[in-house]
Amino acid sequence: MTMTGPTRPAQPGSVAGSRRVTTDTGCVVRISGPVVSAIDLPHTRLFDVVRVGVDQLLGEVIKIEGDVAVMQVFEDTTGLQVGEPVLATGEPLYAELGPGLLGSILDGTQRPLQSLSADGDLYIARGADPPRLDRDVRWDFRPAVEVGDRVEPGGLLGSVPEGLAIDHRILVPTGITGVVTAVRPGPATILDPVVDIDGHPVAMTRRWPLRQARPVANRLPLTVPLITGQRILDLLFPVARGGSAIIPGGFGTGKTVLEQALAKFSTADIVVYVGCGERGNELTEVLEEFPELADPRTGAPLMERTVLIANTSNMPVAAREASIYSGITIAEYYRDQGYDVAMMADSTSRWGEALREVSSRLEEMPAEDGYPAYLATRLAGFYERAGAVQCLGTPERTGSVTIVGAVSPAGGDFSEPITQNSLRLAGCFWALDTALSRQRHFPAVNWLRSFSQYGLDEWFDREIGSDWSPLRRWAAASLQDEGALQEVVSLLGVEALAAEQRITLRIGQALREDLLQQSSFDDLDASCPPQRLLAMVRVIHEAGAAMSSALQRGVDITAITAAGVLAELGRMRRWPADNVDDAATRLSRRIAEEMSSL
Ligand SMILES: Nc1ncnc2c1ncn2[C@@H]1O[C@H](COP(=O)(O)OP(=O)(O)OP(=O)(O)O)[C@@H](O)[C@H]1O
Repeated sequence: MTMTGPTRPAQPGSVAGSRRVTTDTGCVVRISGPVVSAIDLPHTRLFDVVRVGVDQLLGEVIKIEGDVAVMQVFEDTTGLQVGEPVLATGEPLYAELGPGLLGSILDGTQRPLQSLSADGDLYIARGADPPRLDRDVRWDFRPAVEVGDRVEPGGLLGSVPEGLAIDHRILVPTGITGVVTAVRPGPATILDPVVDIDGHPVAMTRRWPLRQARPVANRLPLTVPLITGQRILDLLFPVARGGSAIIPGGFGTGKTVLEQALAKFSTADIVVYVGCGERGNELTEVLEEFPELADPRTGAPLMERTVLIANTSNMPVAAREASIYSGITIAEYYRDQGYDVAMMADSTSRWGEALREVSSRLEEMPAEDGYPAYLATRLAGFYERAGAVQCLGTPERTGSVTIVGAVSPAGGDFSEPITQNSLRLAGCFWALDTALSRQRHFPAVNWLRSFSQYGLDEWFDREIGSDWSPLRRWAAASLQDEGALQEVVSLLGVEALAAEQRITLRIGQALREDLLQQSSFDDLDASCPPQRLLAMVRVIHEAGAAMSSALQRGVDITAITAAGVLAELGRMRRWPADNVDDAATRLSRRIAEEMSSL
């Protein structure tokens, strides 16, 4: 076996980065909330993990100044005293990856959260260091290699069924190339060796440093959409598989509801949901609701394709900082197996606030709004881990990680640093609007301020219907025109408009109310497949054409816009799923007939 990494992995299947055993035991000299300083740690490097105090709280070195190591502690430091010991581990913060991740509920540093109290708080004992993955479960290993096969990093060794719908693929660890010398099919725990490569045992679990992106063969262009099931997003502002989107919105505008709708209904194979600094009760809703829901595509329980990372507002702030790296590392791990993964982060503002708090305790020079000067670099480091890729190794496969980050700017002010910096990085901007949410127009995505940079028309025209892109452009232009006309109406009244403009106004109303509005709490309408969406747009478009031709025949505009049949547009969302095209044809015909009878 040839090792291309710097040193041999110390544990079967472990990967990436050298492991040093240090015997350093330092001593706490200063405590400032989650930031602790210690001396006597001469061999410690930046980002090494430490265990702090007699309770062995988990921490990470974030600054070294002379002989003082400064660390952020991921647990509550209440009661910690100067003089307590600090144990250096000589390792960075790792994610433990392997079968058993799906369906799990983890804290920001990937510790499984066991209990959920009645008031919605999630607890884990201080200093607890439970195994990240269950060591007792036996998984049915099905080999994909035989003795004598030559294997390279990322190559498929075999798989285990994880839940009903996911085949968890076990890949050759990074840094290992060689010939298979033993294969052990059948039940195995994650630590049992399942394959030997050049005589060295390889188990199913892998370790990977959280803050380091996992390697890929190639990055691919983003040409396939992640269908969200939300009409406004799929039609007007689609996100690509492997792309990124941000959802900025003021208090109560619907960020969490939208993130959760995407987690439930988007066409991702795997969802990693990071609840970062949000209220405990919001996460409790997720924890209670997800296990009850079925995946709309496979029928299997939704939790079986979901990993939840919970770091609520009452949990230590530094763990919040780590939580999005835990999330993205797990997302990349499933991407490497050839899956399309969606990662939701709610909210990145709370993550930024954690950075700000730690930075201020480090007494760093504050930049804009008190955030550290490296805020933009950190955000970029996160969003850059989104992508569609050709995975390493054989057989050839592609995978993707799509990131959707909620942003909660104070007072809904989009000019603040987190929104502005995220805006530069994300390909989609789904701006939530306080005025729309006050009118109970949900999702409260503002169609005039939002955008998508992904060119996905070709895919929609090919896969859904060749009239998709012309109709999308027509709908966007109609909404824009209606917005401008609304301003005239608010000043001069509807009578000031020409008859043709009043048709534009009525069509704009249909687009807003009958198409873009979509309640997440309506079982029939919470998710809308693109075929139904296209049929709905077609009908509204044809209604506009029928109204214009009635006007040309000399029919009075008031009679046209007041035609009773137009109320039927509001019932399109209730069309039976198996009969959408027939329902659309019938409604278009009825509208045309009623318009010609005027
Ligand atoms: N798509 C939707 N369909 C129906 N109702 C919605 C939708 N989105 C939001 N709402 C309503 O708005 C309320 C607030 O939504 P949500 O909690 O997601 O807001 P938020 O932006 O995450 O709030 P916060 O700033 O407090 O985190 C919900 O409880 C719900 O009543």
